[in-house]
Amino acid sequence: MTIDGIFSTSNAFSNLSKLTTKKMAKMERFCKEHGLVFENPDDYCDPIIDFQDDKRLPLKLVKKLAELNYHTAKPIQAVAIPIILEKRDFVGKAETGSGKTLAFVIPALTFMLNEDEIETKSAGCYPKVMIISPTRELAIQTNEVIEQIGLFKSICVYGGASRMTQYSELRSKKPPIIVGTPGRINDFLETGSIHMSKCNYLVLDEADRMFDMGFYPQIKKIIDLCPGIRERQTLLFSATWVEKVQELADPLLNPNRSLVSIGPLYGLKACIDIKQHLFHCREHDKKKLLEEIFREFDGFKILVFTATKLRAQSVCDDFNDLNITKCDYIHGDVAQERRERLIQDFNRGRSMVIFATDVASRGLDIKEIHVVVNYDFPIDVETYVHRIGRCGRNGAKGLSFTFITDRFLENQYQHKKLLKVVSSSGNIIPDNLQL
Ligand SMILES: Nc1ncnc2c1ncn2[C@@H]1O[C@H](COP(=O)(O)OP(=O)(O)OP(=O)(O)O)[C@@H](O)[C@H]1O
Repeated sequence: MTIDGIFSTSNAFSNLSKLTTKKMAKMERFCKEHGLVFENPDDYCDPIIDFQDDKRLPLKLVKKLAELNYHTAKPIQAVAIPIILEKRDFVGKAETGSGKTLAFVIPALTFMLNEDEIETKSAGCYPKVMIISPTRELAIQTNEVIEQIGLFKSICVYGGASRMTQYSELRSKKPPIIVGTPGRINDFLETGSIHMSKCNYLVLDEADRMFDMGFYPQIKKIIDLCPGIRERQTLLFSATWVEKVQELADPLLNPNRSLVSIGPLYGLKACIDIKQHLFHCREHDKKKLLEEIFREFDGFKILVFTATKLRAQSVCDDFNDLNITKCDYIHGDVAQERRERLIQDFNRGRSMVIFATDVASRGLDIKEIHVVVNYDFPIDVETYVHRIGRCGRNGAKGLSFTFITDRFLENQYQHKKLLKVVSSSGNIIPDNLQL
């Protein structure tokens, strides 16, 4: 569409009336350069480039961002922040490790700083902002980002940790921001420890996962307690997004919602900084292959995904017996305290090899993971994209190795999808895996 064409299609919600021709051209160039796709080009905005030069962001926030070394906006932040600041609902799809967290945290803090006063005198806990994550570790991580910026109180509520401690924190701090996992949030809603009537900023991080059958009813319960669709802002983010999920999401979103993606709106795309390797092998070859990887990448951080909890534990034990490198494992049945300690150790480089189930596949931003291994192929290619996305984050280079057995190849649909994802980011498909 030409610039003139875009102007002629502007609608009541459009930002276009505010954009000069020069700014429109700048936006078109920006989209081209970063592979940004707007479902509706009427949503074009004036992108944020440098945080400190942008008058839309409060000085207090910009200073904090600079202290934390955040100076230039990542492409998804550049467009998500201005659109969200226009009070629009937003769906943002951008590759793993591309900075989606700050894309929803910065506008939340901006709104709160622009408010006259944050009410803390009410009897109960009435958050203004709620961020829902599918896993405990991701919720903790997002809460840490907010705490690091440090402008407002936030509390993280999640299962596996003391309900009493979280409850007393909610009572005493009455935080304006709550980050949490669906189950524990619902627990606190049911007991009246959290009230949603003032929550007009709701984020579903890893939104496609949130619409899985298991999570959907819990999410729906939370949303039903929020102010109505026109009063609240609902923001959805993920690295993977399909049309079917958008159909589930639409009833929860204002009709003027904006959908922006880096890369195709609904297609699957892995981060291009990850070099992906596929190995066609037999089940009993896997240990030998992994041993080779451990020897080759000795001293690097490696994350190995398995299909089940038992397997994470047993393969980890087998490798500890081999004494090549010290390994740990994490899965849903590991005590929460230990899970948190392990992630911390992995982050700090005290642990270098972790076996994990998909409890670690989404959102975790662990420093310097160099290699991801799919010892077992995950349930679908979306999960594959998230798993390998634990490396190659924020511009770093990463490597992934995926073991593929004949059993996976029986599923032609997933096989085809995988080959498309791998080849579209310039990686080579071995002959024995070609369709
Ligand atoms: N503007 C910025 N400048 C510098 N670093 C940034 C900026 N924004 C984010 N980062 C860093 O990029 C890394 C990845 O960000 P983040 O975890 O938000 O990615 P993500 O897109 O949510 O990934 P995933 O899809 O895996 O959840 C983090 O370490 C974060 O600190």
